[in-house]
Amino acid sequence: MTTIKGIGASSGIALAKAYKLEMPDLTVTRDTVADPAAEVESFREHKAAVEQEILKIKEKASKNLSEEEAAVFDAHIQMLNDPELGGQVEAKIQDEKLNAAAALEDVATMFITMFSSMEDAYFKERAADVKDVSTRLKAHLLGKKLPDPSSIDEEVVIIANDLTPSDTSQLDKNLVKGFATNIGGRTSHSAILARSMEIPAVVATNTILDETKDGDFIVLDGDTGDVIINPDEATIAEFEKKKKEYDEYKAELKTLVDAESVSTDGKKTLLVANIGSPNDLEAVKANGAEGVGLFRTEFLYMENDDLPTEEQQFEVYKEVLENVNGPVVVRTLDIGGDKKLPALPLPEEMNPFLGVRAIRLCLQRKDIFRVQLRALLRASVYGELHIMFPMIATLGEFREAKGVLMEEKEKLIAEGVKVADKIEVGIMIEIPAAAVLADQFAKEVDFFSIGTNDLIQYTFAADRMSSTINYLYQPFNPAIIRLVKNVIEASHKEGKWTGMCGEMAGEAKAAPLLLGLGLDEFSMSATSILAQRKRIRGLSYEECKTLANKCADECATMEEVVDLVSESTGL
Ligand SMILES: C=C(OP(=O)(O)O)C(=O)O
Ligand SMILES: [Mg+2]
Repeated sequence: MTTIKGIGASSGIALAKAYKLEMPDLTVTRDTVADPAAEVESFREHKAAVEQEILKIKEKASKNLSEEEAAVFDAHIQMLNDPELGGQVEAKIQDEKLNAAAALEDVATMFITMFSSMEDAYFKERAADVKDVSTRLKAHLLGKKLPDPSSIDEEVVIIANDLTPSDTSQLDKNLVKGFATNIGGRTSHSAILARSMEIPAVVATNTILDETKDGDFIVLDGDTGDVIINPDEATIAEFEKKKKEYDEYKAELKTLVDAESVSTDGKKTLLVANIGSPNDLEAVKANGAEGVGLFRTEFLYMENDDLPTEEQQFEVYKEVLENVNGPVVVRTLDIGGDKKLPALPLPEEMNPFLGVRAIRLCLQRKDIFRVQLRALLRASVYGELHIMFPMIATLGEFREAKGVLMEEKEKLIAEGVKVADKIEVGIMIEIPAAAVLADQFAKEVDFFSIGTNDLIQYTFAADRMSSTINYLYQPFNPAIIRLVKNVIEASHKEGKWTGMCGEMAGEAKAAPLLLGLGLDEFSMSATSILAQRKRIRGLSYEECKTLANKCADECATMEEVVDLVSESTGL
């Protein structure tokens, strides 16, 4: 039994077998073979085995896949048996006496380069097929096993170095009971997705991948960050009990689905949800969200190899607006940092979180920005749409972005398309410059939403993805409390409102502080709403106001704030 400590990233208890999601080293050495005919024969045998492997994956995955998705496997088999590809590999083995793996790598690289340089989307997709198939075949030739999450057919805990947001969104939550990773932080996007999917998760364990073997039994606690490999019976019993208690607590929270988010002395707030796609709407309803405070539209752009069209986006925004009872804040494309787009490779930068990200990219690529704005404006008549720009650092950026929005609005109206009369236009406050200058911004925007995930990262100059400096992720540092206070006060002075859509909005200890500072809207993973509502319903606004001001004005450290909140509220 080995215990490893990481950071709890998504609540809940998981008990299941380990499934390691690890890419093996597929480095190929170039060898001369003595018997090319035998090498060709062996290449053909491996090819036949890989075909069987793909057929097996297809069969297993077909339960969860659409016909179109299942067709990808047929395309892979076709590619595997493509006479041109196979023929050139065999010719290389024969003529150059090259080992099969090296011959395959040469030919596949040539095909991938050729297909990816073609304009036609069809050929670009073929490049991806060649890459997938040749990697599988190369692994086979090298005797290495590839990870294959789609073949998971029993309950598992995924063990990985890191999971990308797209890996995470593909997990089947009926079978994946939890995950634990070597790196990451509470606000890395895979952790945020895990919370929205209600998959217990622990990140930043540093060593879990090395210490675990496939099939080891794992228990993990997504609150404490404890992961135990091959626990003894007493520990398993203890975690089973914890899991039962956790499930009972969740059931109790469900009784608050229709309750108001109001303090004991009548101060009303709005508890709304962060979503990444219409798939999250079920959770929005089930958890009694009073609207959507952040729709991260970038996930829409990550799903495909091509950028989503105006029509595709329009359908998605319409679906969300029609199905949410309350305001919906849609954030325009926030790509860059840890969120990459297959359809839009960005140049490598030294510090991607400080580079061409979010609104910066949209203002450089107005062609892409305009498509999204048109889709949003057309959808605006189907609900209560608010549009929000991410990563605004200067008023100039806001004015330019709003200018493009207004141009598209006028164009649509001239085309005879209906657009809602009133659409609020606001900004994320996630860069300290904007938080400090909130009084000036408040004169021009309709609302603010504080993105603490980035605001904390940029205020402390500490990468939100880093597990080694995560002690600097300090939502309760007085520096952050003061910035939040400044933003809320500035908005209220101009008759505007302030929300918060960073992860801090859902933290237990933040409830009294944010309530006391007068935050109007708390936006968080839908699955955090009911717990936060329960806390707010137990707090007095007047008492929280005194507490929050004391924390902002008198405390010097995060520890002092945390202690003061605990003493005053028991949270
Ligand atoms: C909500 C935020 O945006 P994201 O996590 O998508 O960067 C934030 O920065 O707090
Ligand atoms: Mg952000």
